[in-house]
Amino acid sequence: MSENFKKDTLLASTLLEAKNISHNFDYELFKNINISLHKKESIAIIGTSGSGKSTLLNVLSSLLKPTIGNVVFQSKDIYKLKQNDLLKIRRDDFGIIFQAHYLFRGFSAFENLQIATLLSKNNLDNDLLKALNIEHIINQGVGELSGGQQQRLSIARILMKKPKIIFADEPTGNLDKDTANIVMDSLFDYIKNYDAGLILVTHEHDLAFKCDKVYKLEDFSLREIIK
Ligand SMILES: Nc1ncnc2c1ncn2[C@@H]1O[C@H](COP(=O)(O)OP(=O)(O)OP(=O)(O)O)[C@@H](O)[C@H]1O
Repeated sequence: MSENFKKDTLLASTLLEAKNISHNFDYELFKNINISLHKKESIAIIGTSGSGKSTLLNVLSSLLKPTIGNVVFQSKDIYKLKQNDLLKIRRDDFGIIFQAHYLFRGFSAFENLQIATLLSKNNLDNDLLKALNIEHIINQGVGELSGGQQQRLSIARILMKKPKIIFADEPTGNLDKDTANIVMDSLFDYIKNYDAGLILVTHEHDLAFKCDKVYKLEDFSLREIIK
C-alpha cells in the first residue's frame, strides 16, 4: 500500500480533528493539544482531578470555544460556524453523555425515547434496549427508575439518534461494575456498527485501557500512553 493511499484512507476516515488547542480560564489549563478521532475508534482521556479533562471534552464536543485552536468536523472548524449550524451538528451528529442525565421527568422511559426518535426521525431500536438491559422498564416513569437505569436510558436516547461521535464524561461513574460493562460494551458495539467514534473521559484506568488509544492530560499537554 503506498504512503499516499494510506494517508488518503486515514483522512477519509477522520471524524474529528483538534488542532493546536489551548484553553485558559483566568489561568492556563492546557496548550497546543492535537488529537484526531477516526471511524470505529475509541479514545480515552485520563488525568488527575482538575487537570482539565472535562474542559477538553467540552471543547471537542462543541460546548466551549477554545482560547486558541480549531476543532474540525466534516472539513469545517465548528467554532467558525453560524450558531444554528453549530447547534445542528450538536443535535444531529454529536452524542454527549454526562454523568448527570438530563431526562424528562414526569414522562415514562418510553416517552423519553420517543421524543429522541421523533426529533432524529429514527426508529426505536429494540436491540439497543435489550443490549442495555432496559427493555423491561420502558413503560415506567423516569422517577421510578434507579440511577443506573436512568443512566442507561439516557445513553439509549443518545444512541437512538445515531450520532457520528459520542463524547462521554465519566459515563459509568455511578454504575456497578457489571452495569458499567454493559454500558461500555454498548458504546463499543455502537461505534463499530455505525462507523462512529468515541471520546471518553474517565478516572478508571481499566476502562480507559479498553479503548483503542489512551491519552493522559498532564502538565498542560496531552500525551499518548502506548499500551
Ligand atoms: N467555567 C469555568 N470557569 C473557570 N474555571 C473552570 C471552569 N470550568 C472548569 N474550571 C476549572 O478548570 C479546572 C479543570 O476542570 P475540569 O473539570 O476540566 O477538570 P477534570 O480533569 O475534568 O477534573 P475532574 O476529574 O475532577 O472532573 C478546575 O480547576 C476547574 O475549577
